[in-house]
Amino acid sequence: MSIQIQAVNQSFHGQTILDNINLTIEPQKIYGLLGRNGAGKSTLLNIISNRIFATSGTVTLDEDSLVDNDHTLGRLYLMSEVNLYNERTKLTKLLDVTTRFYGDFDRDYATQLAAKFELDLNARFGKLSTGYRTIFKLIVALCVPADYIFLDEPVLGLDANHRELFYQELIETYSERPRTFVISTHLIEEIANLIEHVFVLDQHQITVNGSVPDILDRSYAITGPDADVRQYTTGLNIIGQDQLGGITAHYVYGALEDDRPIPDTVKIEHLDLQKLFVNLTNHQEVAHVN
Ligand SMILES: Nc1ncnc2c1ncn2[C@@H]1O[C@H](COP(=O)(O)OP(=O)(O)OP(=O)(O)O)[C@@H](O)[C@H]1O
Repeated sequence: MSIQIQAVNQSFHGQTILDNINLTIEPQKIYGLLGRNGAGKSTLLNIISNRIFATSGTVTLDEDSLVDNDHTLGRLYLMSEVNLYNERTKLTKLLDVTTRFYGDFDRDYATQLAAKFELDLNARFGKLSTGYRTIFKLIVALCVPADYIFLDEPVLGLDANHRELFYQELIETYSERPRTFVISTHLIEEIANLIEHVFVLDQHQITVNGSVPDILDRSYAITGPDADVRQYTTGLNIIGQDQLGGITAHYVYGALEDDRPIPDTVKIEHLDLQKLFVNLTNHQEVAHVN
């Protein structure tokens, strides 16, 4: 029971975008898909959802192909920036069509959500502001009976109150009807407490694939006087650094050496997900000392 992405490659006009992507997406879990601008997140989600064909590789759901397979694709839903709706159609009509298409579309919940977000369902899609277009698409995504929901930039254009409301609703609907959500977003701090597992896509490959607590457990900020920090972190996997006056912070991803004495002047803390992501994907030159 899972989505398996195996050896997926994608290139456009001879340029590699995805290079040998292998992932398992399990049922009833909330994932974060993180990557810098242009990393290939939307491309990957589009491949999984059969909106585009991978150059090579396979994507299966419970061992059945997801390529042009209505049966398996019906269990998946991708909400993305792309507008699939006719601008002149009223939202109620769009919900009718969606309900006809997905037999078990939760129309009652859609009506409740519209009220909570103060979205007038009698409006025409084309008359909605950017934020309300997103809200309408989110409502559909939360009400479709799919087992795997992919949310590509789900809070695009939403104000802080509406983002907060969306995160709350996501947690509530997930606890009532557990299903998989894969959330691709740049607002890492906002989803850090929501996601259980994270994928980082960087330089065409998946560079991090693990449970959020495990990953944060392996991520450290080591701060103190420059010479002491350098001495302590020699040989560790330093992914980034900051310097202010004589104080240096080295960011380390991976195990520390237990038997290495920690100077009294040096403080060791865990990184949060955003700080870890920024450093992992920054590719700055780190001045190693030997
Ligand atoms: N249909 C296409 N034809 C040619 N190039 C494409 C196509 N779709 C995507 N690309 C290129 O692939 C790269 C990855 O784009 P993609 O939209 O997947 O990145 P992303 O991680 O979702 O970025 P962002 O966070 O900025 O939305 C970009 O360089 C983009 O220009």
